[in-house]
Amino acid sequence: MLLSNGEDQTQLLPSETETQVSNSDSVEGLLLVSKVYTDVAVVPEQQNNEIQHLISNLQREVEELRLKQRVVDGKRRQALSKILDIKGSIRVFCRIRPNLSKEKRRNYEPVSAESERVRVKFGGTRKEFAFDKVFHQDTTQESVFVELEPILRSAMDGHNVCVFAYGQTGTGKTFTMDGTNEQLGIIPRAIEELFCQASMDASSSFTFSMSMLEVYMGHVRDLLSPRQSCRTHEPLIKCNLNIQTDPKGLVEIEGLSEVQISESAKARWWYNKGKRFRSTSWTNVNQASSRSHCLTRINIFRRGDSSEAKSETSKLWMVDLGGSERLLKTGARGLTLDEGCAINLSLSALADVLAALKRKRCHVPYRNSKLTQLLRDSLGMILLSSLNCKYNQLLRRK
Ligand SMILES: Nc1ncnc2c1ncn2[C@@H]1O[C@H](COP(=O)(O)OP(=O)(O)OP(=O)(O)O)[C@@H](O)[C@H]1O
Repeated sequence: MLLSNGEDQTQLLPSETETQVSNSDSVEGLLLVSKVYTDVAVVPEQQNNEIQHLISNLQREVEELRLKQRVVDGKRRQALSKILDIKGSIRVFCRIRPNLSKEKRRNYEPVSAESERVRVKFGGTRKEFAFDKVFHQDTTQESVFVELEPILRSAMDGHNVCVFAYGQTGTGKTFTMDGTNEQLGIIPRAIEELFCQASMDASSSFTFSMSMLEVYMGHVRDLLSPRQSCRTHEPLIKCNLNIQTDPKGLVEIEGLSEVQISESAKARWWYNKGKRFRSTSWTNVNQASSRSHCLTRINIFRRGDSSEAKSETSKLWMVDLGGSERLLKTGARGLTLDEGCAINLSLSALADVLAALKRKRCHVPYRNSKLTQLLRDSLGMILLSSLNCKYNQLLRRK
């Protein structure tokens, strides 16, 4: 439709708009209308050329800015890698759980806690432990998560990353990793953050997929499997997935469900579905004690925006480990006792692997447990462990 001037244009307006322009503001109204109905075809040729020129200038500027952003992104990645190298590929944090009102006895209460060390008293002696950072009793879930953000960025930059919570039963591992509806933990926050960072990154495009599994009594169970009956009453063999390592050392789990996640709400839906099938039961120490190690994996597929850019895949593992247990104290019997023993065994295998990695040993005993086999290609790069205070064997003693 071609329109030449404002006066004619008012006849073509919808009736509601006509009413608006017929009042005392009609002159302003007409100006507005003429803008709305202007067709580019009536722009004189000279102006048209100017506009085309402006557009191509802007396109050039956008291209230049993209190039600059790519350079800045490259530098940022290098800087982040350096920072993580300096800080160490394995970082250990301690989170001190507040005493719960229902608890009668105060075990291993910290005598004092500073920003990087904790002194605890037990068995008549005082012991001191050092960490990369200590989160005090009143630390919020958000503050814990903020410490992890560079690690997530590193996962998005193409590194395999593993974050896990380790500690005695009842010390708040599930609270830290999963949280509650009011106080979201690391996993739901990380899911949100990944999508947020992906939407802000103009130089790459990202897609994500998700898997969830548990290591229960030495068997690997798919928590997102459509066969939701993968529970204790099912023969375990059905839920015992095989772990394969390819010649490059990359780990793959045969038959594990992997769901595409296009938005954070969908990811949260799958996560909530998966965690419902995790094995938990009552013990003397924790009413809803995890009886397995629960692993959430997000595969990150990244593609740069230049034509020669290769696509990269990385993994972010978020692991809520089963609690190390003093079997007498938990009052475990029968199956619960067997579960506790299996958890303790695999945790000690994990401690061996971490010790070997930390000391840069040439032999790392990954094969000693399913847990360490699963995390084999993600432990070497960055491992961050969130601990909950009470004594435990991963602490570095001073
Ligand atoms: N920082 C915290 N603030 C408030 N409550 C907490 C905190 N950490 C843990 N809790 C509470 O302590 C109890 C035990 O925590 P949780 O179940 O997370 O322990 P866990 O280490 O995962 O135990 P398990 O190894 O037996 O599964 C829960 O009721 C939880 O809500």
